[in-house]
Amino acid sequence: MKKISLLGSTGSIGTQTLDVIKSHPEEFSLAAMTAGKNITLAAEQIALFKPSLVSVERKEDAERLQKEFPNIRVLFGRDGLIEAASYKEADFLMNAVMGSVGLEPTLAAIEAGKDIGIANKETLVTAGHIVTQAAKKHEALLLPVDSEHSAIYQCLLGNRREDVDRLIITASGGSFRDLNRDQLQNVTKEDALNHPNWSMGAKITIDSATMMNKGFEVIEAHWLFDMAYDDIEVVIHRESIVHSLVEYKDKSVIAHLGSPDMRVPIQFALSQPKRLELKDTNRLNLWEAGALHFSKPDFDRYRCLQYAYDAGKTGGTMTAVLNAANEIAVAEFLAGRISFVAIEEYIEKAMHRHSSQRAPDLQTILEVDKETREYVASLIG
Ligand SMILES: NC(=O)C1=CN([C@@H]2O[C@H](COP(=O)(O)OP(=O)(O)OC[C@H]3O[C@@H](n4cnc5c(N)ncnc54)[C@H](OP(=O)(O)O)[C@@H]3O)[C@@H](O)[C@H]2O)C=CC1
Ligand SMILES: CC(=O)[C@@H](O)[C@H](O)COP(=O)(O)O
Ligand SMILES: [Mn+2]
Repeated sequence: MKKISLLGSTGSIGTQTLDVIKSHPEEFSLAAMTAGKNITLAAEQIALFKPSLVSVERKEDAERLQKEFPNIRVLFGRDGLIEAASYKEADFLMNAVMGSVGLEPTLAAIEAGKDIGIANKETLVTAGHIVTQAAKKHEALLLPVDSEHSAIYQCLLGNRREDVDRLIITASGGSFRDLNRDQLQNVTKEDALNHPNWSMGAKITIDSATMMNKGFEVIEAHWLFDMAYDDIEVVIHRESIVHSLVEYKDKSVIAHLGSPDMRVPIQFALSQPKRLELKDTNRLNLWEAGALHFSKPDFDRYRCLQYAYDAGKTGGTMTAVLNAANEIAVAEFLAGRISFVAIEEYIEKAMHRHSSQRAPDLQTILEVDKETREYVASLIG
């Protein structure tokens, strides 16, 4: 029985993780969970899954839940996230919180000897060198949950790392893939949130539309699979059926395919190396799919993808700036205060003014993250 601590239980990945736990009660149980502000859903989840530790974002919500569930411990804020991530009753952390707030809990879990399902890509973008070094030191497994990285992980199984030549990450192109840059000027939040293939949280759906999501995935792949940026390629693939590919020295290319359903990589991260039945999902039907399409991304059209490669290759604190600027700009776009095209403008400004510091420690990363957020927020006013 794997006892799981789940950060971000009320989100898209969080609720799908709970679906997986619920459909395999003989394999998984929920030891701890954290939510943000959605206390109604959190209360339903506590009643159903009975974790013994819970944390939420705000103190007043924690007090309310503690009254409703007097037999469990209810914490809040940063300390609550860290305590839930390193909870002694759990042996596996599923980190499905959104944003770089997931970094410190990830490190706490690694230090406490947990294996980790890492959906929270902002952690690896912000401080990939610290997280991967800590995982190596504490012999913690970092298991990808992002569909592309789970695909690559599976394409690597049974092969020798030194035989790998190139990783190829597929991208749907996002909500605006059929629009040119002029047509992006007046797009709305509602349009941006309408992803063609996946149903996900709001922030990642916007990242997908700007292709910052793909840029983050390139950085994530760099850290998870120890690949040089020049050996990680992005290809636009409208159907999101080929989830990613690995090319080997002999030019064999191994791909991972399946209908778009995040429960597949979530469940595999929890169950690997074995595979469990996945109920109520669509079997891939290639007759119905018909043609699969692939094309080269235009880096001028998708500037965030270029910024991510630039930040990754610069290294040091630059990826923390990329992430923090993006988190603020996307939140402001979702709040209706800036336009869609302004997102990339703020990111470019934040990166332009920053001189990257090499091999930063955690404290430096946290300071750069905070300072960048304040800078972008002050520009927006
Ligand atoms: N959704 C997907 O299919 C995929 C997601 N990912 C990655 O997984 C992560 C989660 O994404 P997704 O599930 O879509 O996001 P959602 O926005 O749907 O969920 C985010 C979760 O984090 C919680 N949360 C947000 N901010 C805080 C905070 N400051 N403190 C504590 N909890 C917080 C939310 O709580 P509440 O809602 O209660 O406020 C919610 O439970 C992201 O890093 C994303 O990039 C990666 C691949 C695919
Ligand atoms: C489901 C998943 O892993 C997302 O990160 C997905 O990749 C988003 O799709 P695109 O970024 O390719 O539009
Ligand atoms: Mn992905």
